[in-house]
Amino acid sequence: MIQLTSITKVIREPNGHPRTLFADLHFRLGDQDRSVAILGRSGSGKSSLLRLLAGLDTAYRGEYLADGMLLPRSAAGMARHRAAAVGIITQRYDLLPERTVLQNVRLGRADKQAATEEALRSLELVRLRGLAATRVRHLSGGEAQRVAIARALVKRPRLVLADEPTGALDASTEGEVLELFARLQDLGHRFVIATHSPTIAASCDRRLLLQDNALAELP
Ligand SMILES: Nc1ncnc2c1ncn2[C@@H]1O[C@H](COP(=O)(O)OP(=O)(O)OP(=O)(O)O)[C@@H](O)[C@H]1O
Repeated sequence: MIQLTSITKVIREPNGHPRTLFADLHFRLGDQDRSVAILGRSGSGKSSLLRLLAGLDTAYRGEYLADGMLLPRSAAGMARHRAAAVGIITQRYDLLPERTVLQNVRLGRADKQAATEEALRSLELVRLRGLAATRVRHLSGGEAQRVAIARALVKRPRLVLADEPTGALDASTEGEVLELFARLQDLGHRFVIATHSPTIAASCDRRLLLQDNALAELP
């Protein structure tokens, strides 16, 4: 389904020195892979890899293929790919606390009626429809996380990228998020999850370790 081939990425450290983040990195997510965990120590580049998969970063060497087609490197081309196929759950959720749950989920959509219907359907999936009119600042951490998931799902993306999705949650809320992810996988969404959580890693079909600038498959 998606494939990164021979990716090399060099970043500049704050002191101006170049640092190789990825060197000849390969990644493949097949149609049969429901969920893949990306593990690795802090600073190894997990979030950077998700940004690259999301098309938010195009400053790398190598190839990114989706369904066998080479993706365009332009910002507009990657934005189209993202809009058609990718949902992103960011590490800090990036919700607007003074807006309602519904407003956060349908954010930025021009057609109000259709956008509202899609957002409500998405909230239904994460079982938060009842809180649609609630301001986000009144939510618990677990509820806010589900709003972030609903927003990522609003365009029914095949690929969902989740960056440390349960980092701020207690163990039982983490369990609820995992159940939700499993349900969403049954509906056809595929997940790539950057995580430090052994529980999440164990729940995934595959585990990849980001180490020494590349990915290695773990047993
Ligand atoms: N475009 C960039 N320019 C400069 N530095 C960058 C850039 N992108 C990432 N970095 C640096 O690359 C390193 C990897 O960051 P990243 O957030 O991807 O790691 P991570 O594995 O997700 O870490 P954590 O587990 O703590 O979230 C960090 O040192 C970060 O500051």
